[in-house]
Amino acid sequence: MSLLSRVSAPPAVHDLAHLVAAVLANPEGAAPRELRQARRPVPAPQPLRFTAGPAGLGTSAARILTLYTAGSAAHDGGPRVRHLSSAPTGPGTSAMRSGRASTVPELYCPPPLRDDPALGDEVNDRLLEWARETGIYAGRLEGLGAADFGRLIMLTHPDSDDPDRLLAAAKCALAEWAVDDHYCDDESAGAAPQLLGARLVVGYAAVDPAHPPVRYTPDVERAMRCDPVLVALRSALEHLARYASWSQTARLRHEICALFVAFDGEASWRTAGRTPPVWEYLVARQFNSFLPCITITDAVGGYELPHAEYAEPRVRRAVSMAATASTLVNDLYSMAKEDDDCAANFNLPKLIAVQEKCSEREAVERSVEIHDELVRSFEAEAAALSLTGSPALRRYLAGVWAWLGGNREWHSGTARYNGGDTA
Ligand SMILES: CC(C)=CCC/C(C)=C(\C)COP(=O)(O)OP(=O)(O)O
Repeated sequence: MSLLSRVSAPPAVHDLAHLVAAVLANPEGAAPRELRQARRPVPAPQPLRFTAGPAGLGTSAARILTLYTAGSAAHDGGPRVRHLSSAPTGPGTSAMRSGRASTVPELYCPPPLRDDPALGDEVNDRLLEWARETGIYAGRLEGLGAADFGRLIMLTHPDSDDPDRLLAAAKCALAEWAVDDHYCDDESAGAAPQLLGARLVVGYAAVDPAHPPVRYTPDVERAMRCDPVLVALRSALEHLARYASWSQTARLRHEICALFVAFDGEASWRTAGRTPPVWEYLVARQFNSFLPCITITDAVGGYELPHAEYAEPRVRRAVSMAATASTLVNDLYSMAKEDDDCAANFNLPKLIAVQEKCSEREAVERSVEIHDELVRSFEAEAAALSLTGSPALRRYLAGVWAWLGGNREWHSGTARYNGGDTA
């Protein structure tokens, strides 16, 4: 029995969801029929909404995209072409309408592929216990539980229903979040911009162990054990190592390194009292993003995307765009929370409102357009790459797509951004 067929949650109904489900359920198999049929000549390709479509393979990718989203590809011997201008419909595609995130308009994003609350609860309970042991979020564990990061991981990794694998991913995500909260954003949790650079260097050594001369090893070890954030980072990577190859671990380390560089960049905006232009913010948000979570989707799913394919520039481009988009979802849903936080916070709508001199509402709508463009670009590139890549790449890209859907679903409901008193 496939993993997906054991999931009790109702199936997602986005046009692409059944393709993603097919890829995840049969990772070694040939490309789904719709994808193979997409190789046929296209009767009447429709223009995309983008002013600038994906480069290089862009045109054909755009055509493949229209086919890929067609849902019922086989009719009259040829695939049906459909405009992509309307937002997806079905469960999970409408904006959350309660709590503080109620102002987020509809986003172009798939629905979650699975929603298994019992599995999410199990991961969340075990995650909370681990947080208690490490000491992160001390005094805030109730709020941490309410934020329900276990649910985030259950929603974003539908190709694994193994609670321990999901827990490993959840620990990594929460440890990364703890760096952001305890070191960067939340002064009441210890964040101090002037200390950040030094803390991140040592923090990186918790991820990629330092090997000092022997006489200094005890000092390093002591430091690693007395800061809960370092304990959490180290412990999370250790747990993931049960499932990740060295190559997958190296990949994660790289993404965490880039995350920390971008954390530093944000701190420099704060300390210099500088507001970054939108383009610079978007560059930073590609790295200060959920990429470290997304990158391990194969390790969590129990397969491995070879490094050569992960590093291929078109794959990198596609995955990076997905990562930025997923993080813009965070910007949109966390606006109210960031207003409440102690440290100055940056997010796309606020920057657009100031720099493009428009209302906050208009800025939110422009941010949604940017998000949607990134998701559509990912969708187009992923469809094209799925035709030519290995089964592992196809599954990986489907995993990234699924990650986007789970991520939006979690953001729309978590107490962290919806009026709860949370970590
Ligand atoms: C899970 C992970 C990689 C976290 C590190 C980066 C991070 C916290 C985000 C991308 C979320 O953005 P932000 O810093 O705005 O976080 P909050 O909105 O304060 O939760």
